[in-house]
Amino acid sequence: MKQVVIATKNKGKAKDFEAIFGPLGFEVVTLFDVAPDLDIEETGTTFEENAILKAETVAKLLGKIVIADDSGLQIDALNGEPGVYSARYAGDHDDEANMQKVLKNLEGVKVEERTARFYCALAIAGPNQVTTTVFGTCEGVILTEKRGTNGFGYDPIFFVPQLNKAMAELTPAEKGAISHRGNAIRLLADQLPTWVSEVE
Ligand SMILES: O=c1[nH]c(=O)c2ncn([C@@H]3O[C@H](COP(=O)(O)OP(=O)(O)OP(=O)(O)O)[C@@H](O)[C@H]3O)c2[nH]1
Ligand SMILES: [Mg+2]
Repeated sequence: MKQVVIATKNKGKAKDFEAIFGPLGFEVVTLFDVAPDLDIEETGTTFEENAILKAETVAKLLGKIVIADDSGLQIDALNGEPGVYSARYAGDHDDEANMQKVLKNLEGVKVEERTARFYCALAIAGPNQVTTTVFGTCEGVILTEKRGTNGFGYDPIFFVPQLNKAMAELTPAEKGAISHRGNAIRLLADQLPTWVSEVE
């Protein structure tokens, strides 16, 4: 099976990638498999910058084609926060603290003003390739309390109107069909066979 390296240490993201790349015939490999001690400081100010930084760092290190994902939640009533700082909004990768901070900051905000979107930038980089980026979004509404136990991050407080469910109430396949990450991966997947064959 062809492998695709994802420069991530987020197990929730890795599952999202597996749900989409698996059926396309690719095995997903993460930093836990190829560079467990590597910590990349995300110094970019945009999702795109951070995705490129992560993909190019790992592509250079491994001499392989690598995909990186930088993503987050943009809440309109909070001027786009937590944005690129989504993973470390209240505590570093503390999903519960991050959600509680969002809920607190939105206290008293009416449902029609709780609009938000997930944004995902994917970068694909290789030792001899020009790095390419693609983007995906998913529109939703921030709930007043958590619903569902699937997914990761802010999924329990992100309501998806088109499915009338919270993101955390969706199966991995259902999430992949409508999510920011799924939408971006599908754009990338169109190009992936060419990229993969270049290194084989
Ligand atoms: O509910 C969610 N469902 C999603 O589908 C989703 N996608 C992103 N996020 C949030 O945005 C951060 C990304 O930050 P991020 O791109 O730096 O990733 P990360 O630090 O978690 O892992 P890595 O890939 O950098 O190793 C994550 O931690 C989450 O808080 C999501 N939340
Ligand atoms: Mg990160």
